[in-house]
Amino acid sequence: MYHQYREGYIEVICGCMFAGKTEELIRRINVLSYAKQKILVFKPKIDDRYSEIEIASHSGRKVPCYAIDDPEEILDKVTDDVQVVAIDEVQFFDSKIVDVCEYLADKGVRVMVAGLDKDFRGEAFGVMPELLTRGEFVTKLTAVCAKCGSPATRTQRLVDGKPASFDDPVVLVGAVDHYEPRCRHCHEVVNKPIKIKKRLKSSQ
Ligand SMILES: Nc1ncnc2c1ncn2[C@@H]1O[C@H](COP(=O)(O)OP(=O)(O)O)[C@@H](O)[C@H]1O
Ligand SMILES: Cc1cn([C@H]2C[C@H](O)[C@@H](COP(=O)(O)O)O2)c(=O)[nH]c1=O
Ligand SMILES: [Zn+2]
Repeated sequence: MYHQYREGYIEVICGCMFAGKTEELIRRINVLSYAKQKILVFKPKIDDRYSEIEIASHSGRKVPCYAIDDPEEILDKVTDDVQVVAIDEVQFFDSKIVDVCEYLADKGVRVMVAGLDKDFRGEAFGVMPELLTRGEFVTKLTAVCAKCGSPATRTQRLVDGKPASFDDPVVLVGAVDHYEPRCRHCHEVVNKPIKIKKRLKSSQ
């Protein structure tokens, strides 16, 4: 027999660029605002592409937010009446964001985060593996591959129209100026180390 429904959990929305992560976050925020839930929205200050004071999708949808540097600033803003915390571009925060999300979820807040699971090299992006492990609910979205039209799961970085190199810095804020979504087969990374070489038939 259950006695009480327990509030508080972490939802993670992930995928490549242009997959609709921000649109999905905004959709969830809007639905909850009809339910008169008290929601606070955050993003890292570094994301100043479309707006400094809103989370913004590539299609132009926007919601006001606090732009912060340090994840602990979230705790300063979340008062006892806040039921939902939404965080966009969560991949840019340092590891403190994991403790902040866990703390809030433990105390009954619904925490919704959206971020890139992979960087332009196809490697795990910063804190995302930790958040994906700890989150109760995970939504993985895809875009449309800009080359072949298949579901896109990766983000292609282009420098002067050419694929970026594995050794380039991971963080480069941008949109269509530097990036396009691609599928596994069309995704290109210059100098990407090959981790497993196919075994020769004779050695099997
Ligand atoms: N190749 C593409 N595949 C899917 N959506 C695209 C593509 N290029 C542009 N878009 C636009 O991007 C929107 C998703 O934007 P957004 O929610 O900001 O994505 P994300 O946060 O995952 O980068 C789509 O609704 C569409 O209008
Ligand atoms: C792949 C990749 C992306 N970025 C940056 C580029 C954008 O500013 C954001 C992702 O925004 P979106 O809402 O998911 O479209 O991240 C980066 O810095 N490094 C990368 O490898
Ligand atoms: Zn493709």
